[in-house]
Amino acid sequence: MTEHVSGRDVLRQAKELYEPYRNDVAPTGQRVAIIRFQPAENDPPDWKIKLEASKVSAEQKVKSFEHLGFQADHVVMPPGTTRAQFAEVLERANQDPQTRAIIVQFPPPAHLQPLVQRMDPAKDIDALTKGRSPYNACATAEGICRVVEPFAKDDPVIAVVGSKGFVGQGVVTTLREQGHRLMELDAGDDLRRVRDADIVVSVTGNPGILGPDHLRPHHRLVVDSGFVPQADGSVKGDVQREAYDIPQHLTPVPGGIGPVEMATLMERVVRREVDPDAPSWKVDPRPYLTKDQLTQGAQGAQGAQEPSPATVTAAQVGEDRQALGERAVGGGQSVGQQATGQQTPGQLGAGQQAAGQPGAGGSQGPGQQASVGNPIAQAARLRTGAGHGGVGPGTVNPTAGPSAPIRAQSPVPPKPPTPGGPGR
Ligand SMILES: Nc1nc(=O)c2c([nH]1)NC[C@@H]1CN(c3ccc(C(=O)N[C@@H](CCC(=O)O)C(=O)O)cc3)C=[N+]21
Repeated sequence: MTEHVSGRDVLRQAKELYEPYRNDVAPTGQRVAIIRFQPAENDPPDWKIKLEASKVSAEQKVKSFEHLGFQADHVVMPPGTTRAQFAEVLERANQDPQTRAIIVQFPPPAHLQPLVQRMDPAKDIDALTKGRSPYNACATAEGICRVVEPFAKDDPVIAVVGSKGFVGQGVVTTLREQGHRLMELDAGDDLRRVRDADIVVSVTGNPGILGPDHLRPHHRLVVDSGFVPQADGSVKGDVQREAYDIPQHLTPVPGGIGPVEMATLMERVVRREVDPDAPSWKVDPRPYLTKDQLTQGAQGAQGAQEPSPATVTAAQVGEDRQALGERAVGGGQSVGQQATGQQTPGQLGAGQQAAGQPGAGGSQGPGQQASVGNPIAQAARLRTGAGHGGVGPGTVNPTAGPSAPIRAQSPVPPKPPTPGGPGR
């Protein structure tokens, strides 16, 4: 079973952790400014969609800061806002001593974008002023890296899809600082390369750019940071629904990284304004299997396992997954291409030849799975079978340290602790 890493649980945890600070904050009248832009009636649909995401997220931020006792100034700039008008709003927020933090929701209209750099860097809690904010990365990037961290104790390869984007850069910088091995992918790259990674972080905002062609059961964690509102009121992430059951863990959209970002912003503001030692929210991962362990499992080492009802269920899930893995879809989209199903043949050559073959790094193609029984079911059994007395999926535990990665045959050698902790 794919475990969903619940961002909602993270946010709930953060709200509990920081609730006590509200009594200190509220009487001070401190404020946070959240500035966003409204589209014009006749703006292109994709621009409107981006500003809709920006609106949803601004509203979440308002709620989060108000929960902490701050007054949230939600400033909505109408279509046709001039440079002078935007500059004035920023300047007022910069000058007001009660306004402790400022967030400009992205994307601003192109002609206003340079002005964002006029924000007082000391109030820049989302790292929008390049290199001058007190933070090295935006709150989304920090949140992502802190979700990744407990899954990355054994030096896994982490693919970052959309590595050159605003959030992607923050993720790359942070994970590199922590000494992780990275695979950076962006527009024009063959995204099937993610099959050779252990963890996949996708931050493109291209709905459905990753599908059954890219994701594999050995992926212990897939982080989906896409958030694209649809006309029917639903939301799409970077990962196709058809691939949701393939990896071992996944952050869903909605309910994943969005709420994690809110938890991160709350923590930043509380630490800055109230208590530098305020506790951190944490994710406590369920067990997972490494690529090697999956391969070993596939070679029949599980014969001794007692069948149990749970095993049967796991095997059935595994078979579903296998079927998904075998679906012949014309994937292999590169970042930057819209997920319309169109492809540029030149960008796909190598990837398409490799399709269905085990990757050089040991990733399993469907053919290999079929030839050795059902390793995915084995994997599911290993991860979820008897002996795992932990709490339910996606549970977060503020006090638990990093949990032992697995309880399979060969323990994962622990990675030396990285200094400084995640994301800061
Ligand atoms: N300077 C800046 N920083 C951002 O972080 C930023 C931005 N600009 N511009 C827009 C995008 C989009 N974004 C979201 C954050 C949270 C949710 C979120 O909380 N979503 C909930 C759903 C909330 C609902 O549906 O009401 C969820 O995923 O479960 C969504 C989208 C941040 N962005």
